[in-house]
Amino acid sequence: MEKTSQNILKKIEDLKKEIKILKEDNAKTKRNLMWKVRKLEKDKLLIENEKMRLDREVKSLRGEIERFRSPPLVIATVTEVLDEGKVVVKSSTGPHFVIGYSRFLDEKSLEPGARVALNQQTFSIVSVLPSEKDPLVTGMEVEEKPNVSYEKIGGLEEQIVEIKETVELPLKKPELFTKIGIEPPKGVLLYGPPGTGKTLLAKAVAHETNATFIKIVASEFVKKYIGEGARLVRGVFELAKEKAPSIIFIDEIDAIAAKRLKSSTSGDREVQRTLMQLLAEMDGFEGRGDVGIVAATNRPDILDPALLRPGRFDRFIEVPIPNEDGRREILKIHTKKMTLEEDVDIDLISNLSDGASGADLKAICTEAGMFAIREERPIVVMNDFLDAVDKIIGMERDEEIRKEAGVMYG
Ligand SMILES: Nc1ncnc2c1ncn2[C@@H]1O[C@H](COP(=O)(O)OP(=O)(O)OP(=O)(O)O)[C@@H](O)[C@H]1O
Repeated sequence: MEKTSQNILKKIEDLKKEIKILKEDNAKTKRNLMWKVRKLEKDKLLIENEKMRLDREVKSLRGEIERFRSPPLVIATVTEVLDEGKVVVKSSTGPHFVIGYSRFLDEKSLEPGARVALNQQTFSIVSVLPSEKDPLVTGMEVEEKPNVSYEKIGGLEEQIVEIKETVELPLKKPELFTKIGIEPPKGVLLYGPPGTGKTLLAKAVAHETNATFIKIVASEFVKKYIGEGARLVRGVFELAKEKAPSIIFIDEIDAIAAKRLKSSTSGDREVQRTLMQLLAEMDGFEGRGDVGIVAATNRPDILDPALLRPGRFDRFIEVPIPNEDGRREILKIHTKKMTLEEDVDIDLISNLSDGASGADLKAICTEAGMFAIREERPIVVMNDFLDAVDKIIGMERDEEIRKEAGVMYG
């Protein structure tokens, strides 16, 4: 009898153990399933986002096809505005017409002198065109006192000291140079890989000196305005004097200032003329006073030595890829306004993002924020940053591989 009850008790014990194991297994499976569900939900969100992006692309491509299908329009100039929705225009092909215009057009913009586009068949006005500005205006970025202070630049303390001395001081205290009797540096060349803060440095000087920031991208300059380069360079310097104090920032200067090659095509000659004009402007320029010239390149090795002679770009400041401390500073700047979970470890992120430029680090912060938004979280967690580092650094790596492949096969 006693034995039977002992047996029963043992069985109960065994059953209890089995139930415990099953419960644990169950909890584990539940956790795994929950994790899988979360992952699937995340994938679903990503796919939905991708679908939205593709829908947008399809829409814009459809618009593009429509544009290609529509017949060309005739350009005309309004010469007189009549009553009842009619205007007199002189078409670019010669004759004058009295025509109507769509009621969707802004009547105020239809004043004498306005440039309009006419439908070729009905001759009605389809749209009012922007006024025919000097291409000079469209080729430049002009910003009165840009909103970038030195505090928004991370890891470039030495470069800031140098640029203060070489560009800021002559603008702020030209009398110092006159008193001592020396010429202040005329042009400063910032060199280093893309996205390391060269533009930021030039903008910060403009901010600090209340100057107008005039940026031109030399490569676009020669691409867009063939035959116009020299005239545009003159225009840039004129504008800079007009708007003084000002900083002229010439990005990608290597596009117009690469070492001269023997063979010369008409394109090369055009680039040459642009460079000659730039040199002439710099030579005839009173360095003292109110216009600072800063140029940037990531190919200092191919620059024409004529550009680097004293009195031209004779100060060089290297703007390198940030080291770990620099990366930490830059990350601090770009996460300053973000809502971060306590677990976000800036030291670890800077440690993991070896080789990243300032622009990459900014992209990592933005991407981390996007991960949080996609998951509808109001706060950014460490995992978001880890995913962002993977994505951005991964993209960089792919880009490098693509470039290498390009070099090998192209
Ligand atoms: N040192 C830095 N500190 C803070 N932000 C930086 C830094 N470097 C780059 N960034 C971020 O990256 C963006 C791009 O940098 P910037 O345009 O100054 O690079 P760049 O060196 O002029 O590049 P490029 O050679 O491609 O013109 C900046 O707007 C800024 O947000």
